[in-house]
Formats: sequence, C-alpha cells, structure tokens
Amino acid sequence: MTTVSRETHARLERFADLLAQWNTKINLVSPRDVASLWPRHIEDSLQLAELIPAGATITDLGSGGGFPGLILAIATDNPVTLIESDQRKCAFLREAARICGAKVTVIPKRIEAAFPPPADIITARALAPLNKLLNWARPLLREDGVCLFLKGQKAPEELTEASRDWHMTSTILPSRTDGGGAIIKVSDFKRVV
Ligand SMILES: C[S@@+](CC[C@H](N)C(=O)[O-])C[C@H]1O[C@@H](n2cnc3c(N)ncnc32)[C@H](O)[C@@H]1O
Repeated sequence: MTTVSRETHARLERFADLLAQWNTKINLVSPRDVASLWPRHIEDSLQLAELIPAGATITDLGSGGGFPGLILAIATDNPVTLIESDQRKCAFLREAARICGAKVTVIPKRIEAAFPPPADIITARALAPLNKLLNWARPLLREDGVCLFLKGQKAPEELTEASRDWHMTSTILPSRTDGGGAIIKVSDFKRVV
C-alpha cells in the first residue's frame, strides 16, 4: 500500500465520493468496481507516484475517470495534463480537479490531435498495446523523458512486440496491486529505421 499524508488521503476520498456520484450517470468505471475503487483503481495509480520526481510535468493519455493521471496530480501536486476524447469524462475530470484542488489541464481531444508541451513523464493505463502507446507518446515527451505504463499480464509479450519497432531502454516492474500486472518503464526510445 502506498503511504500518503492525511491531507492527500482526504482529497482522494473526496475524489472517490465524486466518482461514485458521477458513475450513476456516466460510465467512468465498471459499476461493480465502485465498491473497490481504492484497491482496484486508486492504489493501482498511486504506485506510480514514487517513480515520479518532484516537479516533473506529467501527461496522462486516455485518462477516463482519472486513472492514473488525476490520482497522480492529487498525490504529487505536480502539474498534470489529461488527454481524454470523451467530453462527458472531461467534464468529470475538470470538476474532480476543481473539488480536489489538483493542478490539472484537461485536453478534450483525441491524443493524435492534442499538442501539449512535451512532458517529463507520460503515463497511461488500460488504453492500448505498448507499440501504439510509444507511437502516441514520442511527440508528447521530452527527449530525456520517461514513460510509465500500467499493464496487465501480457506486459512481456507487448515489450517483445514493441522491441521490433523501437530502440528503447525498458524495465518491467511488478505491480504491487494487480497480481500478474506490471509497470512498463520506457526511456530513450526511437523508431527502428
Ligand atoms: C479503457 S479506458 C481507461 C481509462 C483510464 N485510463 C483507466 O485506467 O481507468 C480508455 C479511455 O481512453 C479514452 N481514449 C481512447 N482512445 C483515445 C484517443 N485516441 N484519444 C484520447 N482518448 C482516448 C477513452 O475515451 C477511455 O476513456
């Protein structure tokens, strides 16, 4: 379990309450996950916080209900850009950021059409295979930036597949919350020509 301050815990509780309210109208998480928001979604996102340096700018791709981007904005107080194409989810993300006092910019567009300033860190969860994530991330990341992707059991296969198209420095870290899941950390990557 990731340890957070009492104040951060209270802000995350506010986020969880708001998500549960909004989830009755829009599908931010599966309805059966509302009762297990902390272990399944919040803790899963929080484990990235300790891999992110203080002050680093973060861009989160396909943020959905705010995992992991909004959770990281609350836990780290770093500036976070959330890219999400679903307008109703963007309305939730803006409202949750306001209520939880998170430094967030929401870009209500498809990733391919979003051009935020290059970030120090790119995150994503439950969005696309690694190869596609790297393709989206490259122009949105500083040259010396790092990608942190929350992945399921197929992380090793995705890394093998992506290695055919990308030169990269990569590590697979075991997820602390999802048995069999993993964090794929990628830096210094460029397309094989
Ligand atoms: C399966 S959900 C995962 C949401 C969140 N990351 C999580 O772990 O709960 C994928 C999200 O990515 C968004 N999405 C999918 N393709 C996208 C794209 N090309 N540009 C922006 N958002 C996209 C969807 O609208 C959806 O909210």
